[in-house]
Amino acid sequence: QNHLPPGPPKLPIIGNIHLLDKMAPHRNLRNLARKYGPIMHLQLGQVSTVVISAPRLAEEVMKTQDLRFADRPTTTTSQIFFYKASNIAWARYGHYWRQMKKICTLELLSVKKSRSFYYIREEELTDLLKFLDSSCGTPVVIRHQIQRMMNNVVSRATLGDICKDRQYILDSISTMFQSFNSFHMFNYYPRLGFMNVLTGKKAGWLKLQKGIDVILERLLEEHRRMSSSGSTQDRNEDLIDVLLRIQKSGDHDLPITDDNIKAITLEMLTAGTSSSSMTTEWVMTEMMRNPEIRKKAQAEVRAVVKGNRVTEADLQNLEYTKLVIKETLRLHGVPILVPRECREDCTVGGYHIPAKTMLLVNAFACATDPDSWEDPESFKPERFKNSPIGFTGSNFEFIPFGAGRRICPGINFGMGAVEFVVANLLLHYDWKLPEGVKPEDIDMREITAISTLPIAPMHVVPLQPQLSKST
Ligand code: HEM
Repeated sequence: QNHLPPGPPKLPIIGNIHLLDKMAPHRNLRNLARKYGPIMHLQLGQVSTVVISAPRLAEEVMKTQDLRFADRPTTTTSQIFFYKASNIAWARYGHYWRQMKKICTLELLSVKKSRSFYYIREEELTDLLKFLDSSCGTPVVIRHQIQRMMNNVVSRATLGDICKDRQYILDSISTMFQSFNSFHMFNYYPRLGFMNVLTGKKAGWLKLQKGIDVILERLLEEHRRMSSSGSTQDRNEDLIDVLLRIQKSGDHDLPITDDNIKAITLEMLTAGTSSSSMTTEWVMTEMMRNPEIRKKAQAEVRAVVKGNRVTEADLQNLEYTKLVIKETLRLHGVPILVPRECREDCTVGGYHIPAKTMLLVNAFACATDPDSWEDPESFKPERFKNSPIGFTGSNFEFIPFGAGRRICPGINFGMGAVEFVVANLLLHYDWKLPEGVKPEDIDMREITAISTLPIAPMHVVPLQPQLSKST
């Protein structure tokens, strides 16, 4: 066969853009796939796009033909914010991407390195517990506390403890995130770049980027100064120290520029924080909606942890709690993987895919595929008990970190942080919903910005365990 996959009828100029739901595109793409098939063609403005919605086809594009789909498309936002897409997630497939991914995997994200940052988690946890202790008995918006903790853990590992402008960068990143929705209209009109200018969007992005750049520039200078004065020895090496050390050594085939270092630094602060905090928030949301599951996980944590702090060794023994996190990732993980681009003409599922076609893998559709999962819409952590299905990209019905060459390099770091926060929240407090709110009242609708979040931040009441027993 030599034709494109089937898809909905296209309108002039916009093609199928009008069919994308901004709040939950993964759900409406899943609905479209039920009508047009697990491999479907959409025309998004000028961008010819193929959407994959079934595990066997996900395996074909991310394993069998992974190399052909290992590229990323060029987007306006990644060009502006990530120094001409020189971060890992948006870099084009090739030598530079491979080199930087390897450096970050070894120097920041390996199991050994993640462990060396354990002290940061401990310190940030102390702050979180202080806040929750003082709020016991009153409703709190747990989202803000989780975000704050994850932001601080990742930003301290990346920027070091010395950064005075950390909050400014984190706030700018949160504004920047709103531009990252891969369904942003202007990303689909590469040849209509002037639209960004006309609407003032581009000017806003450039201004924001300039503000971030000034601070990153200053951070590089501070790190260089400290390293030349020898004061780096008194503190733990952060990612900027590492990248500057590698830049100076000239050991790598491709020279690393200051812009490259800034792009990678910014990437760690974005990719590293949001998915971990969103996952943690969803775990808490599902546990508030399913009190029996929460009680079971809580009983496990309290039986395993002997002191009043969760240790690394404890985390290994939290079998049930890990099942709860896995099930959360199945239903609330990154729903549509970072877009890929086809590097050459090829055939998938019997259909012709021309070079430069954009590829979207609907991981949510795979994770709720009725042929792969029993009762796919229900939250049942037990389904993973004694199951060989893991999240490292070999089981295509469950790909919360992607798969193949473009798989997430932050699995250890991210999962370690999520498990640590969840276990501590269960250890230190009992939880209830505010007066009059029932578990079934929790609003499970989503908003999507790469990952998803509950549309309205949930309010929960932390309680000291002994007090809640007597009430
Ligand atoms: C629970 C936490 C996390 C989740 C659910 C998650 C999920 C993902 C997903 C789905 C992708 C896209 C993979 C693909 O396109 O096939 C990705 C890519 C990526 N993630 Fe994560 N991630 C998490 C934590 C982290 C952390 C902590 C870091 C770094 C500090 C990180 C850095 C990256 C990078 C650099 C990429 C791009 C990889 C590439 O294009 O080669 N992630 N992540």
